[in-house]
Amino acid sequence: MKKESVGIVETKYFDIADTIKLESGKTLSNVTVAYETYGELNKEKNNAVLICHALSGDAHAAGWHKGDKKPGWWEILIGPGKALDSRKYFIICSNVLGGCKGTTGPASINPETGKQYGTDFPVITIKDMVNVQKILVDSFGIDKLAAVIGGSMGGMQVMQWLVSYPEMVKKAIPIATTARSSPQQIAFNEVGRQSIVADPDWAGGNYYETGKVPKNGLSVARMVAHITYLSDESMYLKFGRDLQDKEEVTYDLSMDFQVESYLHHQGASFVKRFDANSYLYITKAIDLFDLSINNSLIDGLSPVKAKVEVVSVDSDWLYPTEHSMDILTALQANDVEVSFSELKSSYGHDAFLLEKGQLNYIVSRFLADNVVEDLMRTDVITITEKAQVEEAARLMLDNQVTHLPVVTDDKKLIGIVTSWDLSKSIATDSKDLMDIMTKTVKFCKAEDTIEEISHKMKKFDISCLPVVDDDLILQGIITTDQISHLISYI
Ligand SMILES: CC(=O)SCCNC(=O)CCNC(=O)[C@H](O)C(C)(C)COP(=O)(O)OP(=O)(O)OC[C@H]1O[C@@H](n2cnc3c(N)ncnc32)[C@H](O)[C@@H]1OP(=O)(O)O
Ligand SMILES: N[C@@H](CCO)C(=O)O
Repeated sequence: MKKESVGIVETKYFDIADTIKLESGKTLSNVTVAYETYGELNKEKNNAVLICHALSGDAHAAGWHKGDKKPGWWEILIGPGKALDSRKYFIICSNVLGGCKGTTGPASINPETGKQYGTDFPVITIKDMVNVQKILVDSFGIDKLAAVIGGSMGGMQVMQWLVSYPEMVKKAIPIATTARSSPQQIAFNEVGRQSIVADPDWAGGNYYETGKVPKNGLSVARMVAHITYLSDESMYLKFGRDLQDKEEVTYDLSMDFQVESYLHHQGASFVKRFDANSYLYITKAIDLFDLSINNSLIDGLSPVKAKVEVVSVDSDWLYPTEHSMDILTALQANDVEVSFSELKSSYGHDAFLLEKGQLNYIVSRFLADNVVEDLMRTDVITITEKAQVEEAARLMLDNQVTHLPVVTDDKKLIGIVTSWDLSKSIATDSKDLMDIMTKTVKFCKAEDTIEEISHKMKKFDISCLPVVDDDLILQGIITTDQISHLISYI
């Protein structure tokens, strides 16, 4: 299938009427959220996917703004034929609270003073960012998101969604992230912040009035951070020890190596597109992020209800795989349906923005919903509760089945009898089916996903589930054999 773009898109703006209470106890009013959407929200409002961006991202995740040379930052994953298929999903991405790409942040006007906030902006947290996203999601009338996905700080928001609004998330994909920022991550952020505040042009955060911006400080902050987004191997592959614009080293303090030039370029481009104060506030939010309770991630993640796919990158040394493993094991301890994939990449942390093939494979496979209806058998051999054990045995033998749903005359499910129950009947010398059948029968619905019922079957150690409608009328039957057959084909 041809993979296409969502085409020309526009950023939209949503004004929040109510004052927002922040985690710190402070409040913010007149909050605006910049967001983009791709695809259509369906009638049931159950096809929405929320994308959460990383530190320097924005609402423009896919498609093209008129006149731009580059598409949105996750173009590789979003659009017709891609894992986040805009023909199937209604995709929402908003700029985070504290950002500088249209959502209220330190460069916005403080309604109390009529001037830009600067450092009067309150400290915000990942939880505050998610609370603002929730207001936006609510405004569409969406009760439950089909999925929430994001990398790095975007992954932190995904984790926060799982904890803050467990009933609102069906599936979640946190990528290259953590459930609590590590000392090393905090350390790199602090170097960046110190670089900004040490720049005289930062002017205590009130540079908006001076006409100057702390270019040097912000640029160095980005250079340091950018090193952490790459891997040693990717730097070797990109630059080796190659010289920049010279044949030989010149034995002076000027720039020699390509990697230096590259970092200068990354710093200089960043200054053109990002606000230094936003950088301070957002990195602070990242540092404060910790979902553990009394140092227990198991306790912290106990509210999680969604199905989760945790993704890491093997060459990411900023958010290494161990952090994803911590999330995985804590979710497993809480009996959450969770799986894990590791991207094989030399890119380092930024692989979540670049590894097109692996990401599309992992995300599309995880989001695919094979439902029971696609797989169930409808030619079910049943028996009524009035029958004798002997009749059940004969039916099983003749039809080579090991499970017989027990139904009333109008096909209402009232129990199940298995070949195991038949052996019991010999041991207990029972003749009536009623005496040996399981009356508290586990069942499923035609619209349940294969993932959901596989989990249920594993949990209760059963190999067959009758499929019923809302009135418990038998529709079909599904067995682990049918499921393993399906899996061998995908
Ligand atoms: C959710 C989010 O995270 S959104 C934010 C994502 N975007 C960013 O982080 C923007 C910063 N950029 C990046 O992080 C990376 O460029 C990525 C991850 C987006 C893309 O990575 P890659 O495709 O591998 O690009 P790469 O890292 O090689 O950078 C290419 C840039 O470096 C420049 N460059 C390469 N070599 C040199 C050099 N020797 N000297 C100067 N500049 C150089 C290229 O000209 C190019 O410039 P441009 O981006 O202005 O066109
Ligand atoms: N390149 C990403 C890395 C942070 O995760 C960004 O700038 O947002």
